[in-house]
Amino acid sequence: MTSSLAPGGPVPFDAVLFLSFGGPDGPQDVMPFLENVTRGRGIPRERLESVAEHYLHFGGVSPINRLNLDMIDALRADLGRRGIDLPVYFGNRNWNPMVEDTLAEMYRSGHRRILVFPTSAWGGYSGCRQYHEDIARAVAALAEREPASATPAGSVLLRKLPQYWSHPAFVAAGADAVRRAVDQLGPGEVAPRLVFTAHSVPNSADAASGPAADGGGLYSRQVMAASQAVADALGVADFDQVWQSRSGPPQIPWLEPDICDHLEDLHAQGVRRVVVYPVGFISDHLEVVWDLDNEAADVAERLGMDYVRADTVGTDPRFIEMIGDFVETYATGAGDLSAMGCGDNGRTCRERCCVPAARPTRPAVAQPS
Ligand SMILES: CC1=C(CCC(=O)O)c2cc3nc(cc4[nH]c(cc5[nH]c(cc1n2)c(C)c5CCC(=O)O)c(CCC(=O)O)c4C)C(CCC(=O)O)=C3C
Ligand SMILES: [Fe+2]
Repeated sequence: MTSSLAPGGPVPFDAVLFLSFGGPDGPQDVMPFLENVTRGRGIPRERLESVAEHYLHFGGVSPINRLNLDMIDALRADLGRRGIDLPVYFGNRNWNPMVEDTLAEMYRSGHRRILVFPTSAWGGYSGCRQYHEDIARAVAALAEREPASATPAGSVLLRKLPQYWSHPAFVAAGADAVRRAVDQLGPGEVAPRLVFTAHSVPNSADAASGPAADGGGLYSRQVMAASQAVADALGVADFDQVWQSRSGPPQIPWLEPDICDHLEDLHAQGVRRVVVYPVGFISDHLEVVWDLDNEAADVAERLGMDYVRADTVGTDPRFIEMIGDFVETYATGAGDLSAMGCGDNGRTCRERCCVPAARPTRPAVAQPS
């Protein structure tokens, strides 16, 4: 490398990093994984122990790693069909392969300009800013391991690709998943109630995302807009938005209602047939299979309701093609750098995205008095 790499400039990229949450690969991984996830964020010990049991129920193996590798294989095939010769690497926030290790491996293989695809579609802290933080942490760790990466001549550029919660491919793939679930439920006198779920977050975290002028709530507004778009694609006028997988101490408010409480409410209203679509996730990982296929399904069964959970988008060819389109567009250094979620080396989320709304905005230049 001879020239310095100024973030934000039009540079061609030479590799893709598929960046995800991570999950355990065996019983011995479960507690260390959960400790990495919560990193002292005040999740009660009992909650961690009960979440550990969910993982242990599946032999301590989260499906998330296999599902990510399936998506990566599909993406490689898609890039191959386009004649795009960029290798795709896999790294995670909370478990092996850790993003710090993956980036070091990429660097040693000569990669300096890396497009990062995050497995979250959303804005907000957990969905967007935390992935920027992962990138920043990996770049900092690289500077320790490979000091040349901290010099202008050897510097790396990791560019996070945009959020895709409103992308037509995400919406179309979701609508088809709901159609399949409705078919699986079979014919009935009344159409099933359509219920969308996404991961709950503390109300305070939701309030802190997005521009203060809009009142924050970026994550919950995006989730509701995505659900609305899927419902519109299906021609469904009435649907519900609910949340799942809350944790934290009970006295701290999180986005509600929870899916299980909501099924009770629907039953009380006389609803007997439900299709649940986990719009908040892109693969059928543990939060989906435990909280929806076990807990919520048990509630529905106890209440005598017909219940089908729709597939997440996963390897739907349109969804994989969307990732391929992002790579094709951004690989040359083109692509909209102001798109929400997009940013270099973990640095560029703006107040309109996942920067806390409460943060006071200061004029860039001191005002004359
Ligand atoms: C918005 C959001 C997404 C969607 C965006 C995205 O996809 O990134 C998401 C995804 C996921 N969440 C996952 C698992 C967990 N999330 C936890 C904890 C938390 N999630 C939160 C939010 C989100 N989480 C929050 C505010 C917490 C509280 C504590 C903290 O801020 O850390 C905990 C700790 C125990 C517990 O509290 O339940 C676990 C085990 C898995 C992997 C599943 C598998 O292994 O297959 C995935 C994909
Ligand atoms: Fe952001």
